[in-house]
Amino acid sequence: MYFLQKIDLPTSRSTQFPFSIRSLADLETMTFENPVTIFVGENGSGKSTLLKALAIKLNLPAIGSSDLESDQTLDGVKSYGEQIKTFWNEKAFRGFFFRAEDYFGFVKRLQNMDREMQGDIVDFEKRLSGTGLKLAVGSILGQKEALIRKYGNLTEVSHGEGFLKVLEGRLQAEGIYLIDEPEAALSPQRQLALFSLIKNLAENHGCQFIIATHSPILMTLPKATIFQFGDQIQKVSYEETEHFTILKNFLNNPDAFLRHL
Ligand SMILES: Nc1ncnc2c1ncn2[C@@H]1O[C@H](COP(=O)(O)OP(=O)(O)OP(=O)(O)O)[C@@H](O)[C@H]1O
Repeated sequence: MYFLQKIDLPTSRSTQFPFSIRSLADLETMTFENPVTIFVGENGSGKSTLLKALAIKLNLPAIGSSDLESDQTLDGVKSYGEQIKTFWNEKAFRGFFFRAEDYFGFVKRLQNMDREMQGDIVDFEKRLSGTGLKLAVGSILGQKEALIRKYGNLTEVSHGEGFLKVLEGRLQAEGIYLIDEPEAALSPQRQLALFSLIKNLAENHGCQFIIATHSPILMTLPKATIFQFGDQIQKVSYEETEHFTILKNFLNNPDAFLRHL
């Protein structure tokens, strides 16, 4: 099962952002034919802008230090996003929007939650005693334990280790997930681990993913629809993406490239 089938996008004669982006200026509609959709393209070609606009329209929770409503980095795309029209096969009730740069905000958010829970324990110890105290403290310790079980201790792992742990902890069946450049923190081996996680959730657990990426590994996700952002947005195979051809040709003969750089 996949949920979001099609979006109609706002059009305008304006040349102001986001209509200043060539790939979005004439984009009227986009159809999602597979559980996995990949956005690829040169830096600045509009991938993140469309993903952000969609996250606003779908009102997805953001994984990071702030929610979408209070995230000032989304201000420029808010009105564009709100005007998107969505067409659902079946409406998804679960999902999130996650950008590579949101990871540290999420760790901070967990640390704040932990501090608050610690504060609650101190408060309970002042005000309660006996069974009441035991129950209240037990409930807080249970919540702390659940977070540790889900994510481990994110202050004691590397960026890439923690990033994958957060995704493993948060991705659930039958959700729609918008993810921006997840490879930024990940080694090729962990990109393969993420590949396998996404493949399993898309094929067996009814999830839909829309992912902006520069990772040739993630572009090869089976049956993914790849939209290449350029002057227009074109549907391509992974072998046709610049990322794939440049990397392949470079690795086949680095010396030939180095002579021209
Ligand atoms: N709030 C904004 N106001 C004006 N221009 C913006 C704003 N946000 C992004 N842009 C511009 O829009 C263009 C597309 O940016 P976007 O972040 O969507 O690119 P991208 O394809 O995701 O690039 P990358 O691969 O580097 O992440 C860029 O030229 C950028 O400078």
